[in-house]
Amino acid sequence: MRILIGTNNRAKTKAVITISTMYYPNAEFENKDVPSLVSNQPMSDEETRKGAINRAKHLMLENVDADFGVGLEGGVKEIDGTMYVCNWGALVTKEGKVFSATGAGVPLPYEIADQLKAGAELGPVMDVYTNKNDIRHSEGAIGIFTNGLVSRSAMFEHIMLLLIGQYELSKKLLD
Ligand SMILES: O=P(O)(O)OP(=O)(O)OP(=O)(O)OC[C@H]1O[C@@H](n2cnc3c(O)ncnc32)[C@H](O)[C@@H]1O
Ligand SMILES: [Mg+2]
Repeated sequence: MRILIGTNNRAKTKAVITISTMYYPNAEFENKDVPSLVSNQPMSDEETRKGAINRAKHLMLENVDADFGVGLEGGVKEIDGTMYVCNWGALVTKEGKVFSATGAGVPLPYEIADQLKAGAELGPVMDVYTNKNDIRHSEGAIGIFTNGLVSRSAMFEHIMLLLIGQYELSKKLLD
């Protein structure tokens, strides 16, 4: 099993490797920095989902000797005046099948939402807010606003389960 990962982000990579090796113990992984073709800070479910799918598709365009490619994308969306982080994942197989899944979201404080609406990116805004570096590679905003209960990688692990589950079901249905 050979799996491509469409990012160099450590929280995302950890999630892909942790869940994939549970099901495919001998899996080999390769990270590739692929374009999401959406804004650096996606502002809706639609845009965030598209970023995840674009990343995964791009991986499989360039490399056909992998079983599948995974794209994970973080964004935000506003519902009834509250801004939530939103998260999406996509798995594209070597045959070109596309699976997608959405993950957990939590509300962001208004002071952070206002900065994003003014054009800032969540990653750097969170670093200033927490006075830490590169939060997006570790606990992420979701970890900070859940008091450490759900880290960014744990959230993406759940998305990976949703993706691999759909992928395995599709293989079973073909048998
Ligand atoms: O290298 P890539 O894969 O692009 O990883 P990223 O951390 O930039 O992640 P995304 O592009 O998927 O996320 C879009 C933006 O939102 C930020 N972001 C999303 N979720 C976050 C989180 O939980 N904590 C901190 N920043 C987050 C992220 O840093 C970007 O500025
Ligand atoms: Mg990014």
